[in-house]
Amino acid sequence: MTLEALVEAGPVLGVDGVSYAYGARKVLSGVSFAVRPGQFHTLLGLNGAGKTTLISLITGLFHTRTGHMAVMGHDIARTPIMALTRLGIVFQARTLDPDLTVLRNLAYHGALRGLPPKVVRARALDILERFALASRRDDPVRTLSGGQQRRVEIARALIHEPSVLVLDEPTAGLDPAARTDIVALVRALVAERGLGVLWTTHLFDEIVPSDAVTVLHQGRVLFDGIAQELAQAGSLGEGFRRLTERVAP
Ligand SMILES: Nc1ncnc2c1ncn2[C@@H]1O[C@H](COP(=O)(O)OP(=O)(O)OP(=O)(O)O)[C@@H](O)[C@H]1O
Repeated sequence: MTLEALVEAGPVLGVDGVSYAYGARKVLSGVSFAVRPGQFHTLLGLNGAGKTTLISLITGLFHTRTGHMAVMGHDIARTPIMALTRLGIVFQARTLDPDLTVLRNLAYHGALRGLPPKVVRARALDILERFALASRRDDPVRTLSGGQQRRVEIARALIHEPSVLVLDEPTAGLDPAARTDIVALVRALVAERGLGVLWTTHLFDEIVPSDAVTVLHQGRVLFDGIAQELAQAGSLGEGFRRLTERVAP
């Protein structure tokens, strides 16, 4: 499918009126936004805004009866397999096996996704080359730097060629150079492959003026648009503060 055809087909990820509570504690209220193909879409919010909870709902770890979520038009609650096969996920916590080699981590994940070993190997070698990790493919993951391990996790999330990639604070704990590398790598995938990306962060410098931004604050969407509209004449940080300081804690 061409990028033009994908754009016409609608969002790669749609979130519509989603609410969630831990027991009596409501943490998401009527959250809606859409991630388009070929779009770097940021979910911007402070600690505790509800970003990880929302990702747990999108990836099927948690369930809610309020609202709908769909990947490429497939409802996550009603047709989870159709939806989740088109979704790639990089969780906030590290989930690689540190004792297995880079290639084996990818192969294991490809097998879990039901892909033939030959296909997985070819794709893995291709992605590792692109991610400047080809020379480390036979090394145990624990010998890699934090930034390299993050790149392996992103490579792993792409092995089944998803239409949308969801990353939960992927640069947390990385040094500035590794952060810049990871952001650039994912932006290149968006530009070249038409991948839709949902990138959660609380860091304004990871966002460029043309990015789509959904501001999540205390479980509610306060802004859903383009970053430069949120910044207006000032910085993105100022725009964010103007928006959130109106809300009672
Ligand atoms: N298992 C849980 N039980 C009860 N409350 C929870 C649970 N997990 C998260 N919360 C609460 O839900 C709210 C949203 O948390 P969540 O982790 O989704 O936010 P976040 O935006 O991802 O924050 P962070 O950037 O710190 O990860 C917070 O007030 C948090 O304390």
